[in-house]
Amino acid sequence: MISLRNLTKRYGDRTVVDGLTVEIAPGRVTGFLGPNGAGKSTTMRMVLGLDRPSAGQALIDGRPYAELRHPLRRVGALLDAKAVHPGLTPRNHLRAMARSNGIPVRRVDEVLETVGLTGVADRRSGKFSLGMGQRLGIAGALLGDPAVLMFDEPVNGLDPDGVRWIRDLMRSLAAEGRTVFVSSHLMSEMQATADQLVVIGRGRLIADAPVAEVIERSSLTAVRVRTPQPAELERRLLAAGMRVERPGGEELLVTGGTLERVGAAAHEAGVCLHELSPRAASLEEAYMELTASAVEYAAPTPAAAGRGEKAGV
Ligand SMILES: Nc1ncnc2c1ncn2[C@@H]1O[C@H](COP(=O)(O)OP(=O)(O)OP(=O)(O)O)[C@@H](O)[C@H]1O
Repeated sequence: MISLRNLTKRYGDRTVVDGLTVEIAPGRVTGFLGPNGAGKSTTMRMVLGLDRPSAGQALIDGRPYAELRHPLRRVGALLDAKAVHPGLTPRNHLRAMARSNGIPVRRVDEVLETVGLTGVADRRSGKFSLGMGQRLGIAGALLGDPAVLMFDEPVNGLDPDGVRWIRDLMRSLAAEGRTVFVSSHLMSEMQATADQLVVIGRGRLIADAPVAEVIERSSLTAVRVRTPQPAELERRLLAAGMRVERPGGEELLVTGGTLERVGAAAHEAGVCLHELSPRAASLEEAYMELTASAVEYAAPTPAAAGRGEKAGV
């Protein structure tokens, strides 16, 4: 469990993490999202004791990192995959980590196997590809068999095989009951991997909710209905407090109601339906909507125009 309590970081007069209070629970993958510069890395660094909070606390199982006796056995992290000395082989790098943290050296072979680096265990890591470097970083995070794992942009620059491998790994770590906290800018990937989302913008908490709820709450999530009596149904839906768009022909797009409510309204109105189906927003659409006002360096019109078109769908 990771607990952030009023966590705050200021650099000079800039507040880059602003009163974050969140519990990141075990047994699920929690995605950590936010526009560039939102404060994600700074937050993770404070959890790991690499940056000092200006106020508030970041706790691992109720304690600050600095108070953990064998930190690598409590929390594993991948923050910067290039943090390994290029002259070291994976085996030597991991052995040194194990020795300084009271971790049995046999774990080195186990984690090398888990991340698929056994075949290159004695090669110098300086020549490793980005994907191999990420795997080595993850091996280090897993070395102490910790209950809490944090990954900052783990799929950055990976090929589809690598992306899928990381997704499966996160899911299986969470299924083992561990706390998995992972930042990413790849929304489709987060939609496939995360159970819970913590979204921040300009250092502040914007959302802390299950992925399904974030999507459901989006105004772009709608119920699509087709009926030969669109005007009758529209009247009934509006009277029930739902919002209705009429793209044309038999079709209605309804927001502010569930499939069940729309079906019941059609039944009450005695209207025949040719289709009643969910139209879910993508996580990317829901995320863009959530963070629209928190984007620090927003691109001008094209993105905004894109959102406008989608809102009409
Ligand atoms: N040592 C520092 N001194 C001053 N400002 C800093 C320092 N470290 C980070 N910042 C600022 O804090 C803000 C948050 O940065 P951070 O790297 O935590 O954001 P992020 O959400 O991880 O962004 P990205 O998605 O681009 O990685 C940024 O505006 C950054 O410039």
